[in-house]
Amino acid sequence: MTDASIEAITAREILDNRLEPTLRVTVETVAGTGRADVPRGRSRGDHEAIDLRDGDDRYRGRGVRQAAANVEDRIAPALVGHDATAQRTVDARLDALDDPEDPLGGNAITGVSLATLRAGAAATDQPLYRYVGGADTHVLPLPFFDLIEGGELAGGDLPFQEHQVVPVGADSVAEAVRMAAEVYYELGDIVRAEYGEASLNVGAEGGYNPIGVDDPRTAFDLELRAIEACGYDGEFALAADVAASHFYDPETGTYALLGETLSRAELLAFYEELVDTYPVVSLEDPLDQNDFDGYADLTDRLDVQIVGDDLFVTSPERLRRGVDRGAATALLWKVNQVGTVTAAREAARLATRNGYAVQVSERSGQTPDTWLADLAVGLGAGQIKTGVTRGERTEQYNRLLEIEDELGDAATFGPPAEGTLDP
Ligand SMILES: O=C(O)[C@@H](CO)OP(=O)(O)O
Ligand SMILES: [Mg+2]
Repeated sequence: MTDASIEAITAREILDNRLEPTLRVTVETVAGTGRADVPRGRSRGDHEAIDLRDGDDRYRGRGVRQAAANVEDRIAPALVGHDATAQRTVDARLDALDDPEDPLGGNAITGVSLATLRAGAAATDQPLYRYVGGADTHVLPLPFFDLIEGGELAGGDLPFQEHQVVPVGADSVAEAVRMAAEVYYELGDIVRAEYGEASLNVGAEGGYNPIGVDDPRTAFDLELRAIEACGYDGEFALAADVAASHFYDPETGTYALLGETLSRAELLAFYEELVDTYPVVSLEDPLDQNDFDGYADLTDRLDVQIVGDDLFVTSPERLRRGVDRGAATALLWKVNQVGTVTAAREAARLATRNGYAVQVSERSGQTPDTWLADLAVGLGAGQIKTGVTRGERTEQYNRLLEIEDELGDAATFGPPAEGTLDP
């Protein structure tokens, strides 16, 4: 028997990939220590948990340092002595401690919850993915590579946030990463030749930013040309994170796209054409984050995966609303959207029970901490999006490759439900 009792919890402000402050939490137990960095989105959903953060409009001046102080002054005294392997109890305690009048901060809660998970793994001497997934852990996720960026995450003119290539023909993470890397280099040559050197500047997640390209169809054409040039015709599908809330006008209920003002019906017709013309298998956030009815309609009409990110914000309650109406077919899974590991796992379970796929996701603000890769495997999600280049992204791939090696012949690759992403 090891002793996983929590002895101390500390927190400090650190920097993420954008040189912006975020939180690092350490949970010490008698038998082992866990540490976790909290990521942070830029194109966040309105219904996400709210961080305490410097410069945040809603909590200006209170900041990440306040979140760190909350961890040490308010959370630590309440959790010391608790068993770090009793994750649900710890998370319930965190929820109970939170005070809407004087919030602990979503970042404080997520940091403590994740560091506790890590401490539990360390105290029981297991890799994090196995601690989360148990003895049957074996599913490695199929990565979605965001090769061309737009929207809030890049400086260019593309309205969609991510134009992803999905190596559906790969049979391991190692092969998927190698194939995607070849397409990434080839695409780099194409955009440099046609849109100039500056097009090689990358967005928040390492995807290109072709200067002057303002139509998602052009981005898909470029990706398809690179895929073909590499001889991978048919081995890749395409996908997008539209992040449509960012070009939606709630006053008029319309979408500003490609120089036009589109009604919801017109936008749905645009997606139908897109899916008919391109090998698109997955669309994330195609409509405004509050339009459950529109999602239900789109889900009926399109035979591709529809992923809810800002729509669900990893919240079991919002996902329940989606399930009841038949809105979307997949949950984008981001722990810090909802707060605790327990709430996020509850959302993943609810998704799976109702035939929804789960796609584990990074945030645009990240550190090289790799709990994300471990959790993707531990959940058996079968899908991950974690950007392309930049160290905080490639570290996730490095960790997935390491886990794939560790699991050896026991590993399987890609979505557990057959047909989820068939091109
Ligand atoms: O919309 C998204 O899916 C993400 C990450 O790719 O953006 P952010 O982390 O900025 O919310
Ligand atoms: Mg998104």
